[in-house]
Amino acid sequence: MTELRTMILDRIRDVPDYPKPGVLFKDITPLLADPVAMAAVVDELAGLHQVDKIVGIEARGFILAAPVAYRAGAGFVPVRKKGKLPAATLEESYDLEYGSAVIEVHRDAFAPGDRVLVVDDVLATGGTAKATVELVRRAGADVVGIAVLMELAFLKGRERLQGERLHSLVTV
Ligand SMILES: O=P(O)(O)OC[C@H]1O[C@H](OP(=O)(O)OP(=O)(O)O)[C@H](O)[C@@H]1O
Ligand SMILES: Nc1ncnc2[nH]cnc12
Repeated sequence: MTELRTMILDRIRDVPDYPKPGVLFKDITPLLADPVAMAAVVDELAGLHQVDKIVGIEARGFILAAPVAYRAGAGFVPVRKKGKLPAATLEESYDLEYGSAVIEVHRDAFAPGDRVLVVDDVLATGGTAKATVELVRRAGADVVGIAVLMELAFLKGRERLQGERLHSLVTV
């Protein structure tokens, strides 16, 4: 196991039955609280692709995506839950491991053909990531990859993202 992988796994806490019975929640707050581990994660994600924009998915995705954008010298674009963005938006509905939601992006968030990396903390069923990719493409950008800290392989999110370049720093 690589040093980065060990560092990440040692700092993710399993919380059973949150937010619903039967869900094993992967809590990243111990990782966020460790500056050395966070710097290693951000550096790794920032080095994956040369892009114009990093897209972060509300809310935990923001925590990773914003420093990745800074480190990569790219712009940051928020994909937010419905009703939070002030100007004209595009929206997508989706299901995730423990519910459903609607996400939005500003219609003018990208220049045509902007190269984009989508960043999030966890890939579970892939519903959130898939909806985000659709949204970003509808807004006129070119999604060159999806990067997550942790992939929950048993939920088969990767299968829903066939054809995309998916990077996960750890898979469990
Ligand atoms: O692969 P999926 O099954 O779609 O699940 C993954 C998504 O679920 C979590 O977000 P959540 O909607 O719980 O929002 P939060 O970041 O505000 O906690 C997580 O941060 C991912 O975005
Ligand atoms: N099991 C899980 N832990 C943390 N975040 C998640 N998002 C979707 N499923 C999750």
